[in-house]
Amino acid sequence: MSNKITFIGAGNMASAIFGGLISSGYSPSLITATSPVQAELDSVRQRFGIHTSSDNLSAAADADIIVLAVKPQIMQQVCEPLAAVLQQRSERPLIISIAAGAQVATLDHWLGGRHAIVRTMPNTPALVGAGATGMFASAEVSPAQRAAAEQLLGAVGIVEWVSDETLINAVTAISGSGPAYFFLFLTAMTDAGVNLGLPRDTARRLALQTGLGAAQMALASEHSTEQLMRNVMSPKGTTERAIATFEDKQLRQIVQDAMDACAQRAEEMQSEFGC
Ligand SMILES: NC(=O)C1=CN([C@@H]2O[C@H](COP(=O)(O)OP(=O)(O)OC[C@H]3O[C@@H](n4cnc5c(N)ncnc54)[C@H](OP(=O)(O)O)[C@@H]3O)[C@@H](O)[C@H]2O)C=CC1
Ligand SMILES: O=C(O)[C@@H]1CCC=N1
Repeated sequence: MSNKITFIGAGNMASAIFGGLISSGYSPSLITATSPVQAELDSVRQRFGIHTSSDNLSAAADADIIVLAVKPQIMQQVCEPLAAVLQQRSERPLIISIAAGAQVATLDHWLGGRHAIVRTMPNTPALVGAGATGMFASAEVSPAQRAAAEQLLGAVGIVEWVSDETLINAVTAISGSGPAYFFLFLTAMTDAGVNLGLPRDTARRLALQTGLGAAQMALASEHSTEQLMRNVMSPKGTTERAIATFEDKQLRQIVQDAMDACAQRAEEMQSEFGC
């Protein structure tokens, strides 16, 4: 892929994607990121060697792909000025949104209409090539544009298409926000290990490697994660006691409640920010 890609917004998620893209071999000279904050532009230029600009309109003028990577609450004020630039172009760029709670029809309206838009929900492990992205394509997206979007996000992790746009909120609840759940769990495991007497560094390394190992093992296995859990639980052994504690305290219901709250928030954001 040798598309010129402009990221509108150069924050956490955008830099995770273009950082991962560059690590996968994509040329930094094909990437531009914009931000109103000069310090942020200096930082990403130094770290990644990409082009930077504080002018969204000129950065969007000749891009093949425009990635909308600003917060949902400012999406409207960022998109509306872009409409004039995009409407003038003979060849329309592919628009990729990564914003939570921003619907394709609303983005299209703000951008002046009739755009090919892929709405995605990536996650920050994209930075290390281990991202997970859910994607939905609007009717205007051509097969070639669909392939280009898949190639872009596929360079930084796995990609799963959903056929119904509302499912993007479910993707947000599982993988968009999901890294934070695992970071919480890893922090809690590390703290508990320290409380049991381990040095913090040792507890951290053991917790992280265990998380990595469990995920890698599950990906390589033909068994369900439920079965893999049972395989660790020797009868009357230590794991059985730990899992019984999680089950007594309703961990599964806690996870369901948290993910329901996450998806609900994504829906609320659609009306709160007019998205
Ligand atoms: N963080 C995550 O894990 C994930 C985030 N997302 C989505 O990604 C989007 C960005 O989130 P995130 O990266 O966390 O947020 P950040 O605040 O880190 O990034 C947004 C960036 O946009 C910049 N910005 C503000 N105004 C403009 C403007 N007018 N033109 C160009 N850039 C502008 C901000 O600058 P300033 O610092 O001055 O505000 C900031 O650098 C959101 O829509 C979010 O829903 C999706 C999946 C996961
Ligand atoms: O918390 C958020 O709103 C964003 C979207 C998914 C992850 N971070």
